[in-house]
Amino acid sequence: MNEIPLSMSTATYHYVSGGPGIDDINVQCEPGSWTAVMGPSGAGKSTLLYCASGLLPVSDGSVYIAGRDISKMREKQLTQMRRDHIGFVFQDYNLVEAFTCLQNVMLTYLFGGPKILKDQALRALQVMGLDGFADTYPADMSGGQRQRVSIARALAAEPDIVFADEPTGALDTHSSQMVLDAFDRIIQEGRTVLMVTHDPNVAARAHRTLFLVDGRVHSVCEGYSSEQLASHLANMTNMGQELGQ
Ligand SMILES: Nc1ncnc2c1ncn2[C@@H]1O[C@H](COP(=O)(O)OP(=O)(O)OP(=O)(O)O)[C@@H](O)[C@H]1O
Repeated sequence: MNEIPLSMSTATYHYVSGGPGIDDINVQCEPGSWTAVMGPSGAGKSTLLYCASGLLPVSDGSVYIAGRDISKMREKQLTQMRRDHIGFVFQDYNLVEAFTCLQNVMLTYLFGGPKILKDQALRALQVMGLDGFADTYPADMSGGQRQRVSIARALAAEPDIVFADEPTGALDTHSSQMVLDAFDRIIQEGRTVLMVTHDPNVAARAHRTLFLVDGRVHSVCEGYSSEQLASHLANMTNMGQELGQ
């Protein structure tokens, strides 16, 4: 893929009910890049991910995925574009309780995702350390295992760009490493990751970290250690508290 996988220009979204959302976001993600998004609670991190992936329409500005302006797309085109280019890891997993793990990974096309072959799905489960869980239902799994199923589902079709909202939020250190190693392989293959995280240790594995405050990009940090990221985040959070958020 030669196009820039993701480009957001003056992208803005305000919730109808008054939530601040995001304001004037200008971000480009190159092929083979890994970007983390951090910031205080309510800073707009998930909203940024939703707008970047077309799950929410920007009210102003534009979002290009693989060189195409998704803010101008109709729902059918948008669904096609998501199937062809995007994997999304949701914060709350979004697993279908009536489906087994294998079905959850394979049947994404029922919900606008790509069609995934059984072998692909089994491989993705194996990469997430879930061999032997193909026929297990989400209800019989721990939070961390469910999260790994949702990651397997997002990675199975080898999308050009993976959006991940707190992908390691429910995971122990070992499982987190598994996920971060999988992201490492993705970027080595020239694909792209944009990930929201609260964990400076996780963000330190990315190439750069965008810090959001009050819906806007406050700073972009490259080459920061986890300690430096933690200290930067603490400053943002104090700033938010001083502003009364
Ligand atoms: N569906 C919604 N309707 C109205 N306001 C919303 C909605 N979703 C989020 N918001 C508001 O928009 C702002 C940004 O929310 P968002 O979830 O993007 O922040 P966040 O940085 O991901 O927060 P957290 O770290 O707590 O998950 C917050 O003030 C939130 O209350």
